[in-house]
Amino acid sequence: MRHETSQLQQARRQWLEQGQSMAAALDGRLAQSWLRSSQAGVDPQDTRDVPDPMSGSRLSDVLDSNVELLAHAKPVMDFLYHQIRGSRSMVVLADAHSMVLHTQGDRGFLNKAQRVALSQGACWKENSRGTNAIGTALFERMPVRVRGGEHFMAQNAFLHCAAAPIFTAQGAIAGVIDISGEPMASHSHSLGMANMAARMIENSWLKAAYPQHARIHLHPRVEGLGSAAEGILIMRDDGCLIGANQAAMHMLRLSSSDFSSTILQERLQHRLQVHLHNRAPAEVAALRLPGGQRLFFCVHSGHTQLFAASLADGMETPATVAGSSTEAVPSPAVQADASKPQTEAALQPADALAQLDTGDAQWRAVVAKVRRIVHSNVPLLIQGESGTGKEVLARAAHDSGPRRNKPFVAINCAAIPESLIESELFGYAPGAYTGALRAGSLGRIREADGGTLFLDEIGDMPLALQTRLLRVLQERTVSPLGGDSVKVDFAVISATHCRLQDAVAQGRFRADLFYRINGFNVQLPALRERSDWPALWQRLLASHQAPEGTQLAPDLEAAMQRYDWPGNIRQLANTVQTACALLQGDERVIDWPHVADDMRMALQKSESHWSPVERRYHAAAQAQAQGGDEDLLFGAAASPARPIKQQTQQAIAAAMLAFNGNVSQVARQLGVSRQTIYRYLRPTKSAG
Ligand SMILES: Nc1ncnc2c1ncn2[C@@H]1O[C@H](COP(=O)(O)OP(=O)(O)OP(=O)(O)O)[C@@H](O)[C@H]1O
Repeated sequence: MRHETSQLQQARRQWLEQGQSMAAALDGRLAQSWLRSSQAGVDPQDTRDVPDPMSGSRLSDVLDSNVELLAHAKPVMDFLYHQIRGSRSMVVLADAHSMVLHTQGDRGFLNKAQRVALSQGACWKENSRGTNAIGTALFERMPVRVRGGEHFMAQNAFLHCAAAPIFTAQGAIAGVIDISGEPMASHSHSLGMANMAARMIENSWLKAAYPQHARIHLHPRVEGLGSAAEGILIMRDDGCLIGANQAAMHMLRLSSSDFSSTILQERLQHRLQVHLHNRAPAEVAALRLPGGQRLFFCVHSGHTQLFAASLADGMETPATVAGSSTEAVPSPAVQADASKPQTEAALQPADALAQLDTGDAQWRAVVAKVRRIVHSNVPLLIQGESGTGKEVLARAAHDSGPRRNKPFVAINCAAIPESLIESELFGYAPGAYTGALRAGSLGRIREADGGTLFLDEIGDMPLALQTRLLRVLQERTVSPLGGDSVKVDFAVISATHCRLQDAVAQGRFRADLFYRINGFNVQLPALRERSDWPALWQRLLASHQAPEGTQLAPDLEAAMQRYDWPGNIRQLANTVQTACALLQGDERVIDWPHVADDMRMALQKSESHWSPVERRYHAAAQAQAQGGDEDLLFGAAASPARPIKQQTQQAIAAAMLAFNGNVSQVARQLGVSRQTIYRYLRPTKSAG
């Protein structure tokens, strides 16, 4: 290393003094970059202070236009920084124009880096800062490492950097992620780490950007599915490719001209619809590319109507898929749907699932989706905030399916102490250990035999247990402590309040287990997103035996309708329960005195925390309700059953339409910053 450094220094001296080429001392790509830097007029010996980084509203504008990149990059940067913490290094995210958007690093090193403006708002374009990892990786469109004296400008020679570009779903450059540190901190893995981080950002972004579309995950090895190296393709309803990550582009030799023109089924030479038919989108199958390469893949059908549409086309569902180990499990319910058109009422039997439909469109869609799979063995994953009714839905799915007369066994995966996991879940043979029951114990999993195993809070399951559970799910056998393995048969429903994809990306959740439990997933809306608040309220009143004709005082009702309900239906149910208990004698109106103190404070506080734009919206909506002039910006119909934040969001979206998507104009009209507008336009996080 010292030898290399002195060689480089000597070459640099000869280059400066005698104009000799650097080609012998530098890797070919870097030598080219030096040539470009020199031709661009960058002064290698420049010792002047670098220009101040961009700040204020100009920086805000750049950050605004990279909102999505930042959102998907930040968790990955946290993860990456965690790996290099304390090694006098930093992680840098820059946009497609080499502008630094975000940095994360050791304080001492961040200060040092700031002296050469390796900080937020600074530009590291190759043609102004000479050869450097950020600018050169963006120019080359590939990962680049630039160590010490390989930097064109002498002032940057204290840096050792590795950067990898981040691509959009259509193969354009979105930005770059870089690891920079002192020479001591630099090691051969940093380029690989930066590259992996770029892939993780792309994958997270790609999956979030197309929730409605079918996604095909590919890898030459089955274990590669779910890893940062997997290929991902996005398919439109008509089978056309509309997005891909870099890994998939390399595997299938795709170019940007393939987007919106390539029919994936033809390119892969495989009937993909079969897998969409198959109701088990995460089941792994294999295909062979025309060149002979074998790829393993699984299909996630997204929220697309593809599945229903192709059934309506009358396509056959084969029992097995050529070249794959996947067995299609035709659902009796689905076959009935496909064979004859039915009215909506006929498709909604009065089963336990139907009981849950209280009129909200999002919830109704969830129920309809779940109904499609209750007759198959496809593992269901239910995601949603705490208290949104995940367990209630799981029970209803069980009660509406063929296993309804068998046990429903719920396990809270986060609550079992490590020391009890083994015996609690897997059971033990008679006399397996001192203190064990003489008759032994079946264990929770065997208790579910024939029925449904509900794995609640699966995202919080310890890693050791994940490995054991995966084996049980794969082999469908349980090995009790001190006993022989026993076959078990059960349907699996899992639930979590966190984003399992993130947990997988952060290494907290096994990717293979994720694919195993995520046969079909539904996202439950938060209560604040539901429009059936009054119906739910009535139902809860009835379940708490409130006297006939019990009503809500209008003022309290208005406050409740505007409230955010962070505890969702659980919090609403508790409120109803308390109110019913506090109603006295022949009282028939629930009012503020019937509300617990903490709840009353929360209801009142939520109004005092309205933002200025929410207050403006509320005033405009009230004026509108009283027959006053309708404010142009708040043209969206007022919907008092929704929380104020959502109503404001809706109105801002309407304003965006009115102003042809011009954020600056909307912001000006409302008298708020563009960032405020972006904040309201961002989809509300409903999980985790
Ligand atoms: N549709 C509904 N009608 C009446 N009560 C409901 C409904 N959905 C949920 N609840 C009530 O809300 C509470 C929370 O429901 P549940 O336990 O299913 O939520 P969860 O999402 O599983 O919560 P957590 O994530 O905290 O486990 C329960 O008391 C349940 O009875």
